[in-house]
Amino acid sequence: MTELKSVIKLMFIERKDMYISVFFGVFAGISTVAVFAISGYIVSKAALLPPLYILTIFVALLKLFTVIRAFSKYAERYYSHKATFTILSNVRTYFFTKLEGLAPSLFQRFRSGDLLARVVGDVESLQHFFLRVIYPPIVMLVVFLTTIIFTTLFSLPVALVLLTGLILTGFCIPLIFAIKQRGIQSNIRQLRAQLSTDTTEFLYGFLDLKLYRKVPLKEKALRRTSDVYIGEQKDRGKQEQLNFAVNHWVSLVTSWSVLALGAYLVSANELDGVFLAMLVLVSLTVFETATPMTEAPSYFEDARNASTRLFSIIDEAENEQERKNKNKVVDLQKAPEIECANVDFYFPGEDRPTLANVSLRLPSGSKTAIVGPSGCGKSALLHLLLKLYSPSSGTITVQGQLLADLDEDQFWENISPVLQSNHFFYGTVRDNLKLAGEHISDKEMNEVLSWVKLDHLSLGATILEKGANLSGGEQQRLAIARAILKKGSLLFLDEPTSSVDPITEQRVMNKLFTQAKGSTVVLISHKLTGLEQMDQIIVMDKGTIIETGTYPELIKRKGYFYQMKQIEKSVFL
Ligand SMILES: Nc1ncnc2c1ncn2[C@@H]1O[C@H](COP(=O)(O)OP(=O)(O)OP(=O)(O)O)[C@@H](O)[C@H]1O
Repeated sequence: MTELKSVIKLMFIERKDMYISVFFGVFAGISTVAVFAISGYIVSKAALLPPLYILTIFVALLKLFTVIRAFSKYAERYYSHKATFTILSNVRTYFFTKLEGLAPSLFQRFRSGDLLARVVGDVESLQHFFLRVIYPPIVMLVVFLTTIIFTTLFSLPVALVLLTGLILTGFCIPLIFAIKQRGIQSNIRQLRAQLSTDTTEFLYGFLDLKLYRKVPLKEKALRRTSDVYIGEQKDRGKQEQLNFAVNHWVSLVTSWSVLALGAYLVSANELDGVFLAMLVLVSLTVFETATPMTEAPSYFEDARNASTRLFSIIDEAENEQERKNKNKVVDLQKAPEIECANVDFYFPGEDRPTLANVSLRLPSGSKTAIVGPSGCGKSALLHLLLKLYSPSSGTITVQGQLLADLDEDQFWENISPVLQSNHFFYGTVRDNLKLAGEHISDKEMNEVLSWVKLDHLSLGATILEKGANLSGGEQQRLAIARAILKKGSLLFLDEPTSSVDPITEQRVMNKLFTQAKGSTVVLISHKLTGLEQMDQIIVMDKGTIIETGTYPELIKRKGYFYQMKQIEKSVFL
């Protein structure tokens, strides 16, 4: 139950509807029993030809309870569903807020299909927790106890038979099935997550699988997982049906026992015969409230597993959030100065340092290039400067303030990023550019599109998911356009034109630098041409900085940068 503590807490945030639905549920249950009790009594009493007014009173009572029953059932359905949707919305909001705190290291820890299964499937499973797990036993208990107390007024032995039926159908049988259900439920959740993960990967990598002719192999594996999943679902269905059948059988045996016992008590003159039909009908009706208990074990297990999976992410998010919940602000209207001092960095779960003892200074309004062989840690350093990761040791300061203490939203508000891979959403060119700011006019957007040589794209043109209908170079230029429109005082560029032809690249970069005049710019580049205009060049190798200086200084030094430049020249000559 500890796994469900957090769900219960969320459930009780808005409890009014829950209480009202339980109230009406109890009322509906009791009035159903009353309707059948009165009917049974009228049938028997009528046979004894009583005065008409007695029958009239009971018929009126019967009608009254029928109306109360109909109204209570409606109110119970209305409020229980309202409560369910409120709980669902609270769980969803809570989960998403926590999840946000885990970005960007989320995909380091979870595969996207698994995340999707948690975000959609697990969250939705929790909506049943109140309606199918908490609500039925409460209503059943109150209705049964009221009925049993009412029955004791006529016969204690009959009341005891009903109590035995309650214990069996309400507790013992569901408990036995809950224990049996445990293994199955946990497998179903895991298999569903695996199926979601495999399907997502299959779709993402479809083209490569097709080209490498591995589609049938993957399909086979997917079908295997799917078959096992379907098999487990069938087992679950069988268990539920068996539970239902056993429960129903026990309730019928109880009613027959009431009839047999009642008949014996009547013949022994210990019970007035006029009440026998009433007691039998009461026993038949009261078990209706125990019927939802047949589903409760599987819903309980489902909610328990979903909660464990969801809150295991959230526990991590809570630690992360603590780290991120800093609210210092610095004035970033003017391009800031950034300094790194003795920064080490390990990716989560990695023993190998990605950055070691990195110290650098990016003066306000300066233009810095970071170069070095592939895998030397350039992007990792940029991610630290972007506050997407935190240094494992050492400090990064912005205008003298620790980056770790800065309010993320305010910091990111002032950054124009072009990363190695940029996401484009399904929509229009305009929609994707408006990510930089809702207020940006069409005129401004068209102007920037022409700067990055994308004048052939109209603002209303459709962009497919992940920019699938744009070439690699077009995607990069659209990302640059978005960054220019954002007008951040910090410009972080990670190989922004690696897929663009040299002539267009030169034009785009010139425009970009003209626009970024006054901003603090960091440019990661594999190409060493055009770096003459940078204020400083940082050369990295194996996670450390090995050279720093201006272009002429580094050439004069004849060190690593100079050698790279010679190699580049010989390759392109
Ligand atoms: N998410 C990650 N988890 C663990 N290690 C990672 C992760 N991302 C990158 N690395 C490793 O960190 C090192 C530095 O990677 P980084 O992307 O910073 O290199 P880079 O210099 O930008 O390379 P490139 O020029 O090829 O983009 C690499 O050895 C890489 O394998």
